[in-house]
Amino acid sequence: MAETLPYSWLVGFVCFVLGFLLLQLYKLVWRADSRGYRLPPGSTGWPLIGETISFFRGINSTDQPRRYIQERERRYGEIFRSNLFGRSRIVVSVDPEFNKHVLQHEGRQFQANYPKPLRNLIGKFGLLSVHGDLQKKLHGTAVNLLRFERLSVDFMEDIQNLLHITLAKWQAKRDIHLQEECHQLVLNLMAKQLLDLSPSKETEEICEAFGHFSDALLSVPIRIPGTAYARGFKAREFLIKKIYEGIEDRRKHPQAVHNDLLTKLLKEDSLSEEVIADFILFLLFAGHETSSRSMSFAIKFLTGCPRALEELKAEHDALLKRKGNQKNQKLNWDDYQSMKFTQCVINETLRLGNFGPGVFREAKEDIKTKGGFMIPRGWTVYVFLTGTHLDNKYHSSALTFDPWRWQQHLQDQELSKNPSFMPFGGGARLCPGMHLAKLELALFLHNFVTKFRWEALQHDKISYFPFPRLIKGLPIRLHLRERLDD
Ligand code: HEM
Repeated sequence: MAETLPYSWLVGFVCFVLGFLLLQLYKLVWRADSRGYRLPPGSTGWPLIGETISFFRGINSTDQPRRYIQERERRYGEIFRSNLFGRSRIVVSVDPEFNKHVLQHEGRQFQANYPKPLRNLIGKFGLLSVHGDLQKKLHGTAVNLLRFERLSVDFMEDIQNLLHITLAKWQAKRDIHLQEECHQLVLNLMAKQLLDLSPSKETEEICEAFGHFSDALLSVPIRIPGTAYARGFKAREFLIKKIYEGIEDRRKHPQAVHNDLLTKLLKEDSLSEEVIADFILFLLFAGHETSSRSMSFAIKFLTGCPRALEELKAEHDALLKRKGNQKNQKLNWDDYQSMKFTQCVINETLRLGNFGPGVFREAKEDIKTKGGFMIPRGWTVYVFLTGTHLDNKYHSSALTFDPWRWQQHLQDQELSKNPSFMPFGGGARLCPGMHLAKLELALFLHNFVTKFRWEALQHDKISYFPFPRLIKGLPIRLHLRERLDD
């Protein structure tokens, strides 16, 4: 022991010196990177991992998801420098006006810049991988396919048919994990809308592959056999193959009627099959997890706020009564537009749920910010939408579910001008699926609250890590409402 002590001291000392030198070197490189600019204030955290762990630990805290932001905001302000997600040259912004500016200047001062592992999976033509003219063209195609007026014709019927079938299955099961069930429901919806696939063995296989694909997007990006990331690439190959089969089938049998987005895309002669395949896969990805989470979160929030649930039920019961109170009565576009309180519930669910937590941009030129700081060209700006949506400064009692706060601001145009509420992003990449997502959620809520009463089987909590989810998956027991006043 007496002999080993000096040796272990020596090893400890060498490690300490090496660690210290590495830290200094890292700081030097980091500073040199700034090219002498007056950078926004902030801190680098640990070498390599930077502040990533503090960031995730912060947003994972159920009662204080803004903790990481709050601490930095107090020290540095709403725009600060950090070292996150393996990026040492990153600025985080929770400043609503600056966020709006960043989003509105896409393609000019800024450009989408998502992590490479994600871009590899969504493919080189996945919308978040493309820039410039191709992005404009594909974005325009998506907007056109999913625009407001088209939804009433192309989507309402399918969504309601699938909801009626699915809710009948839930009724038979009685005890369900709502998050998982909504996941499956939206996958079936997307399979129908994109590829005209009805629930079947093939759809199940597609759904399973898509599950692996989504998991890979959230996994550690190490591509060796057996890892979630590697499984994601296999799933991608399978899904792309299925889309190609769909394309071939439509080309071989042009007389067959398919009311889906793939058929509509094939009519746009200027898009190659490779682009179409990545485009469809990206829509599946972008429209799935976000929409399905919004459904289970809405039910979670309503369960915890009986007054809001009563008001929502009253709106939908009245609607059903106006329509003659028939079972599985289909709603039309006017019915949808008449759901005023439902729109408040949807906005509040989007604000608290943060299904698109933030967006990545790269500065294409040096950008001046408040206080005379400079974000150098090539740096990443992380527009952290969650940080603004949960900020008491912009939304009083921000962690409380309060749908009534939206009653004054229902007009969409007024909402779209509000930079402290941007659940669908903004500017040239404003989510083209926003109207579809809201329609799906409204129709889901209508069917769910008019058909069921329910009780939570366990207390559940929200985690925003790595993406918003309910930790226990929202286990509930369903009871059929025999009559509307039930
Ligand atoms: C609650 C539901 C949804 C939320 C919160 C949401 C959120 C977002 C956000 C924040 C962006 C901007 C990304 C950026 O600027 O970098 C985006 C983009 C996009 N979303 Fe959604 N989304 C939802 C549903 C959908 C649906 C249902 C679809 C389509 C089926 C869809 C398709 C897209 C596409 C294609 C883009 C890329 C646009 C581009 O880069 O040009 N989204 N979404």
